[in-house]
Amino acid sequence: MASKNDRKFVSWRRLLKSFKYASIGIGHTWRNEQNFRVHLIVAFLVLILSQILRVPLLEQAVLAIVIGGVLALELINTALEHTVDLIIETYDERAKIIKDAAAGAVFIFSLTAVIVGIVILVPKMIAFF
Ligand SMILES: Nc1ncnc2c1ncn2[C@@H]1O[C@H](COP(=O)(O)OP(=O)(O)OP(=O)(O)O)[C@@H](O)[C@H]1O
Repeated sequence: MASKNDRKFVSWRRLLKSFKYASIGIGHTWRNEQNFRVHLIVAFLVLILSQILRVPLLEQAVLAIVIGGVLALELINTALEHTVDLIIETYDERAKIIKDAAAGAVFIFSLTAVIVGIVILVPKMIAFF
């Protein structure tokens, strides 16, 4: 097997493989994590609403950043949950702290995303109706 140093600087095959594995991870999380499904559906609706309300591009970019942040954090949270479950199957206070802290990170960023969404969308919804 070639060492990492012998590898090509950019390999399209490796790049495609990494996209494939990332999409498998996203698909697994979609099938198994209800919160991820809820976040993704809400994100989709927010992006449609921002088109209907003709939200300026820069504000759409801000929405996209917070939405992407929530989804990425949800994936990291899932990875951490599985890592903990792989290491320990019994009840452990440290496992609880790790899982609860990771869930807390998702919660804080989700709350931030909701506030950003309200600040950007609500005035435009009021003006629209
Ligand atoms: N091994 C453990 N030891 C101690 N507490 C745990 C352990 N596993 C889970 N917990 C507690 O249970 C909570 C839920 O953990 P779980 O792994 O079921 O994650 P979840 O995402 O909230 O649930 P789900 O996977 O059903 O969506 C954790 O936040 C933690 O407080």
